[in-house]
Amino acid sequence: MATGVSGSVVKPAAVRGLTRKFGDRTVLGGLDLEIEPGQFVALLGPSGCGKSTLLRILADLDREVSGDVEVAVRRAVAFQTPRLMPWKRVWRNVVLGLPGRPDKERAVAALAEVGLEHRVEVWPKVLSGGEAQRASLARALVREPDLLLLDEPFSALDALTRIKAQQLVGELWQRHGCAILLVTHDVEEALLLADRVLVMRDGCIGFDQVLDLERPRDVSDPAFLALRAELLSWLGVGEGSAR
Ligand SMILES: Nc1ncnc2c1ncn2[C@@H]1O[C@H](COP(=O)(O)OP(=O)(O)OP(=O)(O)O)[C@@H](O)[C@H]1O
Repeated sequence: MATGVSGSVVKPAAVRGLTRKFGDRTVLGGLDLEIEPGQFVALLGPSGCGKSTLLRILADLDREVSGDVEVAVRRAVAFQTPRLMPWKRVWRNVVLGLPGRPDKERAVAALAEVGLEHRVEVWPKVLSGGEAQRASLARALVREPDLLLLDEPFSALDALTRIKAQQLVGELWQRHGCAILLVTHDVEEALLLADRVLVMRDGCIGFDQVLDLERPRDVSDPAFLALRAELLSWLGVGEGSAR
């Protein structure tokens, strides 16, 4: 096994032959993946196929693997739940874990970027679900990552908040230029946001396509609809079936 971090980043992530077993069960079976600098990659796949497992490995939260894993030193993660420390004010959460003295100015700038300049001093429990998730994004971005790992960050949000959060992530990505790996269950979300869509199957990447769709994406564009149908069929959901 070789895991490592690349200081001078050529690829934000380069994975070769990655295998992860839990007991007798092989969840990742020799997976290969390279992510290009600045690329927005969406990762789809049926529940339990190993998406979060892959993301945790890229985040260096799991090293019980075989294969080669090289990931940019500067990476950050935002999870499905915001995971803010309830005993620290929002701004302190944003810069938590950064080296040196807590830099309030930096935290305030990051919070302003996600529209939370009015929430700098409050405790996390005061935040709405959408605000907490934005604070979690600010905490990730303040690290100026080369690779931002997002594990279903919108799935717990109501429909309207979710649309706003998706737009925000799209804007932040364009501004920061970091590569993003977004784990999602939502085919439309993947097609609205990503440059490239992956579908996991049998412990590997089964479908891997760079999207040739103009931005902003048009959900009524025939090319968008064709890709949507193709992805749904990869996910075992036929067109016209209830989602
Ligand atoms: N720490 C663990 N110990 C044992 N099994 C685990 C562990 N973590 C994950 N698994 C198993 O690995 C498989 C893949 O889990 P993972 O969470 O990566 O799937 P997923 O594709 O992200 O699923 P979902 O879309 O439902 O979140 C599942 O069968 C899960 O039960």
